[in-house]
Amino acid sequence: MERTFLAIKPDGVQRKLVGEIIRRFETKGFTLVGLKFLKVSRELAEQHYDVHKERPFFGSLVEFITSAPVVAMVWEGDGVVAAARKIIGATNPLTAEPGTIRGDFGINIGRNLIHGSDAQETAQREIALWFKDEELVNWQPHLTSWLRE
Ligand SMILES: Nc1ncnc2c1ncn2[C@@H]1O[C@H](COP(=O)(O)OP(=O)(O)OP(=O)(O)O)[C@@H](O)[C@H]1O
Repeated sequence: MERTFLAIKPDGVQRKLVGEIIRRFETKGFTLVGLKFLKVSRELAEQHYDVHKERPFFGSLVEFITSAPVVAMVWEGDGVVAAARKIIGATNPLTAEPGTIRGDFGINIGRNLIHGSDAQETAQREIALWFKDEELVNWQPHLTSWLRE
């Protein structure tokens, strides 16, 4: 079953949007299999954003992501990687479609509320970086047969 890594960034936590954001993935029909609330270390932040290390905003991105707690999550379901990116919306909240998380709640690219893996390979790398195997729960929600054929 496909899995993705999502993290509610410090702005989402500070703005008390954790419940609202989680609700969107739950009601869509995806299954939560991992969840933790943590203050991110500089080492983890730099590893997570390694692909951006040459970009001018890398320093401020690492500062921001380590500045206050985040909610790290793993979600499971058919097509969850691409679907979660759609639910999240475009990187810049100002141009993100209304109805998406960033489109509904943000106005600034450096404060875009949530991270979502951009591909299945990235999801695997990020899940392994943020979670130990034993922190992920394998379970079948009772409503599965009402969600999919
Ligand atoms: N021009 C920029 N100025 C400031 N921050 C930026 C800029 N571009 C990207 N970022 C920050 O870096 C993060 C990673 O950028 P990326 O291009 O991977 O966007 P994304 O895949 O939509 O976001 P994420 O990886 O957080 O889900 C963005 O979410 C944003 O917080």
